[in-house]
Amino acid sequence: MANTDYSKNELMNFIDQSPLDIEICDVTLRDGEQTPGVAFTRDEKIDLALELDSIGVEVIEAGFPVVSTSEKDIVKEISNLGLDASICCLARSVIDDVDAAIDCDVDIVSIFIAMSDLHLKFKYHKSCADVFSCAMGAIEHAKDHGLKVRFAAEDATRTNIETLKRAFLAAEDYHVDYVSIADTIGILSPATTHYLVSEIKKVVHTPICIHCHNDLGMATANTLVAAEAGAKQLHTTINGIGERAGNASLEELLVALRVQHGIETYDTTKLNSISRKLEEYSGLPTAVNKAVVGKYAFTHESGIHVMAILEEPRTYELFTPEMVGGKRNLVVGKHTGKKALKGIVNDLGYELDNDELCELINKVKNCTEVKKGISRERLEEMIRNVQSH
Ligand SMILES: CC(=O)SCCNC(=O)CCNC(=O)[C@H](O)C(C)(C)COP(=O)(O)OP(=O)(O)OC[C@H]1O[C@@H](n2cnc3c(N)ncnc32)[C@H](O)[C@@H]1OP(=O)(O)O
Ligand SMILES: O=C(O)CCC(=O)C(=O)O
Repeated sequence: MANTDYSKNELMNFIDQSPLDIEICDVTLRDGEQTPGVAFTRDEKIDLALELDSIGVEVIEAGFPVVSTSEKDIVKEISNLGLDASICCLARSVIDDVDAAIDCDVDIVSIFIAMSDLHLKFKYHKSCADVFSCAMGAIEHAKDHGLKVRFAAEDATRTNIETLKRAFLAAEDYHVDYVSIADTIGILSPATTHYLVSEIKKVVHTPICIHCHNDLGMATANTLVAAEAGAKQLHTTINGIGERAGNASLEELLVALRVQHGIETYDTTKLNSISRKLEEYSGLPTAVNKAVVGKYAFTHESGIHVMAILEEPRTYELFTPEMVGGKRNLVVGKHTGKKALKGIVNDLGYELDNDELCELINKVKNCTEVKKGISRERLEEMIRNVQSH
């Protein structure tokens, strides 16, 4: 049966692409919480973890246990909720951090280290060999305690590529379960993401993770391209929150995976409600034009669009509001046309003849010259007004 929830990008049929082998690791509770001013409560973190699990996210990064005692307690509590998702937490390349992860009963510990010249010189004041040996020590310790390990190269995208390959290969000798390419400062483009993941994949046989930041507004696109180049684990945050300009957004990525690759394993109908919760818990309003979950993602005013939508919404909507738990909203304003207005008026339960409709559209156009947008109540008042003439 033809799919009616969304238009699949048929151009993908012309691209030589094997089916994607991916999983999502949502990092809202860790990198998302690093957004300035954001600190989730225990209840909020648990609620978000439950929601992420119900969407079908495979891995939830629950926090960074050494940050505080309560952070550690919450990570441990989330680990023991019995979720389907695997629970992961962050650790520096420090034995105490790994011990904290072990105490939290997580499935996966993400042990990170930066090996770029800038970070070695200005952050650690150490040689690459020194920090690297700290990382391998921490990995060995975690593995000895039965944890799955992600070895994350922070600032990987400004690290010499040969150094990166050597580090990942050495980590592979310790049987790490994932290696992570972190685009910590968001420098990647789709082309360079594809190149970097492909280069790493030529030599490293451990599943690759991609962790993209949004400094150039390309985090979601880069994450998708990384998956197309063979990355397994894709990092996201709800509403794309995270350090500075944020991370790849969960809702954008899940819908892109569906439209571009037909991946329908995630329950996208929950995306709007999780997004609203995130707004409330973080105190960060989402831009009205944010893809998928923005207030205007399914709001239409232009006459030519609305007249077509009234007949078939797919004319101007890539996917249905229902697919992502949203709602369509047809509004009147400066750009309203007669056919659109007639449809909206009828939907409100009114019938106007042609003269009344012409009078109403003139009123709408005049009114929006001075005041942007017309509320539903105001519109109904205007309809009754033209009817009474
Ligand atoms: C790219 C990322 O997102 S990385 C994660 C960023 N997240 C955070 O920073 C979480 C919030 N941070 C915190 O609460 C604190 O910084 C803590 C608890 C992590 C550490 O606190 P403190 O003990 O007070 O250390 P402080 O923050 O002053 O310095 C960090 C230390 O960790 C070291 N460090 C940083 N990253 C790493 C690493 N990957 N591996 C080993 N050591 C590291 C630094 O070099 C510094 O060491 P130094 O004390 O010998 O100079
Ligand atoms: O790659 C990872 O798993 C995490 C690294 C990270 O948070 C970053 O560098 O921004």
